[in-house]
Amino acid sequence: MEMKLQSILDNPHKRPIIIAGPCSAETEEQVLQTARDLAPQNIDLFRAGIWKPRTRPGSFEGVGTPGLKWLKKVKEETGMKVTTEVAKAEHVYQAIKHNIDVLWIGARTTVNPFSVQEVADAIEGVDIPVLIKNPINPDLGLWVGAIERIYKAGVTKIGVIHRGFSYHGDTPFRNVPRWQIAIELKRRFPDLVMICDNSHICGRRDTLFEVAQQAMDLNYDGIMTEVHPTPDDAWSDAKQQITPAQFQELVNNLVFRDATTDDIEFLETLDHLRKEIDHIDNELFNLLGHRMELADSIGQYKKRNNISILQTTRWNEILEKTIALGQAKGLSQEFVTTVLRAIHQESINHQEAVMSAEESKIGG
Ligand SMILES: C=C(O[C@@H]1C=C(C(=O)O)C=C[C@H]1O)C(=O)O
Repeated sequence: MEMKLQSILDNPHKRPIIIAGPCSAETEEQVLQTARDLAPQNIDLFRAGIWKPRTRPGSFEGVGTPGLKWLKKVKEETGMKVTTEVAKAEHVYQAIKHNIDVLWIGARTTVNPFSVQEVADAIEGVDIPVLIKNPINPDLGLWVGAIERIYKAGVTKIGVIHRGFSYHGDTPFRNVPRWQIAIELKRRFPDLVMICDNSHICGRRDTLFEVAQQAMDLNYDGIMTEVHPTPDDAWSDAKQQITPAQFQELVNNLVFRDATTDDIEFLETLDHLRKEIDHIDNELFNLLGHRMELADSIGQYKKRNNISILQTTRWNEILEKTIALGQAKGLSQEFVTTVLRAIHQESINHQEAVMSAEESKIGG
């Protein structure tokens, strides 16, 4: 679907876009205190969750509609624009009624097309900017689908928030970033404003800067970070929230990079290095093609001798020696195994094709 998108801010050239505020609005005092501390930091949008989707019942589920009045006060007192999460039609009506400037759709809503459609229908006819978080599962289609549903409701000021993806297993992240999914979205929709929610990716304070910097290095348009006057006392997501002073330090230390430049010397050097990369890619794939020809021959030979394709001893041997080789070349074990697994699978597919081709010949 072709989309003509506009900037979510009045100043389309403003980068980075800084969104900060508490995970949840808890009390009027807490909201106003955070806002007063953040206002001098020139942030673009003040965030606070009013309705909180929680994993299990019994946790704090947000103060609800009364909290919208506090956000209105934030606007009146500080002049900052405000944003909150909406998940249902009623949330949209209330948020618009209370002059919320920007809406965001949360990860647990993006996964459900029924909910996204309900929100889209409620927004229809109102030109309010909408930020769409990635779905909790790594499904780019759902993310794109949510963007399209909101766009079809007539909203042109759309941005996305990358907050990472659920993962069952050991990881230093609360939600693993899987940067490639966001990069693919950006490739398909280059005009889409992309914000990194480092708080939900990290789930802890000590890595917030690192992830925010990585997003800047990947040319994201901005960050969304949870800020609380006394993070340890927060009613939700206490572990990942930081104080306004810590947030200021984080932003001050971030290095913002330009998407590109017209500096001739830079472009020439880049072009030269890229030619070398092109050459290497060429060689790599020529070699891989040749490797698959050998796999085809092995497949034929195995077929004639009725030997199975998978040979775990050999596969293990390749893994071990290549991981060691990779290590010596500064390549991470994760990278080497990912590449090797893909090569191994392609080799198996080639041998499968060889074997089934021979089989059909016999059958015919
Ligand atoms: C090519 C073979 O078949 C499979 C593919 C391998 C590979 O591509 O390196 C290794 C072991 C087998 O699981 C083989 O047995 O050598």
